[in-house]
Amino acid sequence: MSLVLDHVSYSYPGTTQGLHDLSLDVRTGELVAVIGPSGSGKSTLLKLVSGLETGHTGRIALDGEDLSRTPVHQRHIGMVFQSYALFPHLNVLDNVAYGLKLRKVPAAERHRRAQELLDVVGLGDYARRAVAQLSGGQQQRVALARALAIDPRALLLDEPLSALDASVRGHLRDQIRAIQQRFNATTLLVTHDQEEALTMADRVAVMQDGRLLQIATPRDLYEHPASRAVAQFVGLSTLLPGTVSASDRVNLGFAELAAPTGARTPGTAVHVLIRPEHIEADPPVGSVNRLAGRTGAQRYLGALTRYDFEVAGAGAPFLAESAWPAREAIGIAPAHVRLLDD
Ligand SMILES: Nc1ncnc2c1ncn2[C@@H]1O[C@H](COP(=O)(O)OP(=O)(O)OP(=O)(O)O)[C@@H](O)[C@H]1O
Repeated sequence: MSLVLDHVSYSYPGTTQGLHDLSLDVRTGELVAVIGPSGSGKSTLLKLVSGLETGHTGRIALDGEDLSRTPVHQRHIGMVFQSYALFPHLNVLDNVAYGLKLRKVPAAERHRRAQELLDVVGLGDYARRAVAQLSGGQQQRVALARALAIDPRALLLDEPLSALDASVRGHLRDQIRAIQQRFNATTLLVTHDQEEALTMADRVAVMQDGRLLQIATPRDLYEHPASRAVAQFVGLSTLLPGTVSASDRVNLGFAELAAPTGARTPGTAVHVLIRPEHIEADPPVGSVNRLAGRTGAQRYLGALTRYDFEVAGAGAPFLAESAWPAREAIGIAPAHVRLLDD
């Protein structure tokens, strides 16, 4: 089942807030994570796909079928929210079987199916428990089993892990991803945790102000952000204004760096993006893109130290990561100096 949004716009009544001309496709079995600052429209996107919010322009279609006129319960979409939203008066098995009951599946059949899904999420022995007796992580697995029980055409996950402890989150992240792949479920995952997005998704969509800024594989997004906004939102970086001074040269005012300038002509205003792990500590004197200065604030992270490196005239420090902080200079290989057009 592929999910396609084609030029979808939506405004909350009496406001200009919502989604603006958003086009996005999620291929069969693909997991697309949606990230973006608070208020960028991530939840609105899910609400429109699920049918909880209606009245958009443009087209939302599942396997070619326009959903505009299909009410929520007929869309056949599985949903998992941040708050577990399980029914407290039903036991675990009946929670999972709930959607099947609504669809008039006979009791024996729906309980068999619910038990099967509880086995999949590793809670086969908890079928008769009350949901209040489960941990947060277990409740979220029940919610996932419930969403999958209806054999959904698509799966919508809205911050499914954000209420959980970091230790549970990491494990559940892997488990959800494995189950999603096993079911070949076409999935939209909304999260504000970029690590979650990068580790779980086939592709990541970055939103801002109700618009889609970029959609790309995690690696492409991190290594080739299309704009400054995306670069700032995904991962850590140093971003500096500069001007192309010659072919494969960029002038930062306080220094000139060798960098792939592509087809840009001299005089083009750009921003230079450098990721912390691409900054080398104390390269040999005379090496390309060597900048002398001093290390400022340091944060010890165990395997790595993240540190600020101050270069005279730079305005802001370079953010670097390496086993040891630089003593007197940093270096950046030209290929790791990325230019972003202003
Ligand atoms: N019911 C509503 N009525 C009016 N405006 C709304 C309503 N719900 C959301 N908005 C506005 O629409 C915009 C998008 O909100 P949305 O909840 O989709 O953002 P989000 O990216 O999910 O944010 P967060 O990460 O904080 O959950 C925001 O400006 C928000 O204030």
